Amino acid sequence: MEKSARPRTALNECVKVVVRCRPLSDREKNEGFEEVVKVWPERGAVQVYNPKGQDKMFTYDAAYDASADTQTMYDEMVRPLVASVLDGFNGCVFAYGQTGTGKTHTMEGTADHEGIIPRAFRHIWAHIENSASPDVTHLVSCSYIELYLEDVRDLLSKDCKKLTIRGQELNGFYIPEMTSVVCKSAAEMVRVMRAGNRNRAAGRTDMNEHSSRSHAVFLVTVETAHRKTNRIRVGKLNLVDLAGSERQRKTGASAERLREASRINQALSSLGNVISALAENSPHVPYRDSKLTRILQDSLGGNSKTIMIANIGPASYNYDETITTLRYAHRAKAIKNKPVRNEDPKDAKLREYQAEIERLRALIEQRKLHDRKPRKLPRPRAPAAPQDNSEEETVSIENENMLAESSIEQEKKQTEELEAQIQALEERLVQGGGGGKELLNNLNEAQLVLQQRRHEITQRKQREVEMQQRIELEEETTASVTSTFATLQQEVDHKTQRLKKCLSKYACLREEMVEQREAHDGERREHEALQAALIAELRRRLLVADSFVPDAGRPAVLRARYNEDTDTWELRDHSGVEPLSERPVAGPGRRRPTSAAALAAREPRQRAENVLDLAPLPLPSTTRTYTPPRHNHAQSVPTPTKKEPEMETVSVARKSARAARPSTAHQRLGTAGVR
Ligand SMILES: Nc1ncnc2c1ncn2[C@@H]1O[C@H](COP(=O)(O)OP(=O)(O)OP(=O)(O)O)[C@@H](O)[C@H]1O
Repeated sequence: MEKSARPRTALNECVKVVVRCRPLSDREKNEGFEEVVKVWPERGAVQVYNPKGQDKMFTYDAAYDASADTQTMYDEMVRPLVASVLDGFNGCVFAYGQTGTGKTHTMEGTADHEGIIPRAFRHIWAHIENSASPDVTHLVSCSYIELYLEDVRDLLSKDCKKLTIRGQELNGFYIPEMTSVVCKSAAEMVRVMRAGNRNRAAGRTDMNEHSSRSHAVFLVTVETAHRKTNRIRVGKLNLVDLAGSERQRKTGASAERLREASRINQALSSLGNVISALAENSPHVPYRDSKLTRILQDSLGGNSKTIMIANIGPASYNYDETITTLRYAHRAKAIKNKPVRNEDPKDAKLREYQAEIERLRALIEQRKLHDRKPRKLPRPRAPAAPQDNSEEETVSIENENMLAESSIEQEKKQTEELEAQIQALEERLVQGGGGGKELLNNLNEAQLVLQQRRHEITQRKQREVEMQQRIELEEETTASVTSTFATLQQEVDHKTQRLKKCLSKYACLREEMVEQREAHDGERREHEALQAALIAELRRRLLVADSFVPDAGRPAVLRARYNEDTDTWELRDHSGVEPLSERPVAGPGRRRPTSAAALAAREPRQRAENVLDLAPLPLPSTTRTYTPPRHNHAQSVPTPTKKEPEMETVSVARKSARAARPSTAHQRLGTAGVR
């Protein structure tokens, strides 16, 4: 994720929310679970049967039941978003939901059912092949990262190296060191995705045979340069498969799974807080709370067009989780983003490549010109040279010739290398309309027409859903205004009915409030249990530290400083001064400073001087230490051995020092009110 320039002007656009309900699994069927979810695709609504009370109804931009395939979903919702990315906007599709509800099935798909990610690849390459003008150049690159146990890992690097998120909340976060692979076809992108998937953390839980234990982000960057306008547009597409939220008691979690689950839930709860803050227009949005929310900052409330896919399962035993997911999704509908077309951003790779190609071409031209110039001939021979000298001269001329030949050879080789470099760079760039074959063009045209038709149908369907939702809303609010009554009894009946409706709505809301409170209490209990476990672990470590770390090591602990960028504790430099970012320079005519004081000095003048920071020498004492008068107990008390009083003094001194020493970290924690 490269740092991108901030948008100039932007129109608000709400996050689009889609719900997808998977079919009952074989296991759920065998165990006799009922279906409690009914999807109304034509109204974009989801109804959940409540075993304890009133059914619940939620409406979204679109809703898909078990019979809907990913193709329909892609054409109706995702296709317009990917088209915007190809036009230079940022886009994000993320799948959210309880574990085992079909997030990976929706995003990546399986061997038989292609998911959204490979479909997006094919869409991008169909567009590039169809872009008719050879004046258009494209560069497509992709990166793949995962967030596992709060570590951001590069899935495309050999050793899955850990990455650091940089930046500030105000200017956006970015990941500078992640691997970016330039691709030349959809098949190549699929290969890259599979290579990354092999490195992804997955495991088995009671809820899902192949559960993703990490949040994965596949990032596609499409750069498009138009030669005529000399403009470059950069669209970035984030395809996110989140790990599933899960109740720890349901997943049959081992210690390792429990640790993963608590981290997954922590990140998802931060995501929920960000969604709530954005939906309520809160002045502070807690993006900083987790790495997941930092990565998704632009997608939620920033410069991006975003689709949230909420995956749910239909089984009755997942009622609570389904309701929680639907509530989250409902809240996300209120998030407003500010998408802006990214035109000529500073970090466009295409511009860099074009400049490099130009530079290499100029270099080759220069070399060619240089080669055409007449070469310096070997020195003419001396007229009458004695026999023994002429042999020497022949050797030297031969040497010169050999040198000249080798330098020509070397230059030729360098020119060839430059040409190879140009070719390699040009191969990365894809020219529009490069197909050339009539058959392929006809096929592409037919595809284009088909896409156009699909798009029109989708838009019509969306309008219908919106109309239906609006009609239902208006029916409710205007019924009492428009109706006229023949008799008083009719009016009373009508108003009684309305009152009943209002009362049932009120009961529904109360029920919801109770449920929310219960869910909140449950979550709080889980957090408290986790907190208690962490505090117990902390106490154990503090006990070890208090018992085994010598006093001399304690000041080091005080020098520890938390680095927010790397999320680690680091030991501060001994001097207590920040280490210098550059090597110190010497003053004019002086040696480079090496003393500790010069290296740590803040003033440039002091840094240039090689001042030594010497502690003052101890002065000889001018007073005498008080010694108490000696009592002569020689007769009554047996004379103590010489060593005894000394030992006693030492042990008393030790005791008093121990009493004066600040309490142990363990005790400090106890007094800090941690129970
Ligand atoms: N729409 C669907 N149609 C048919 N099968 C589905 C559908 N959605 C999910 N499944 C099946 O349900 C199972 C679980 O799906 P998947 O692994 O995608 O869940 P997940 O939400 O990604 O889980 P986790 O969060 O644990 O990774 C898989 O066997 C998958 O094939």
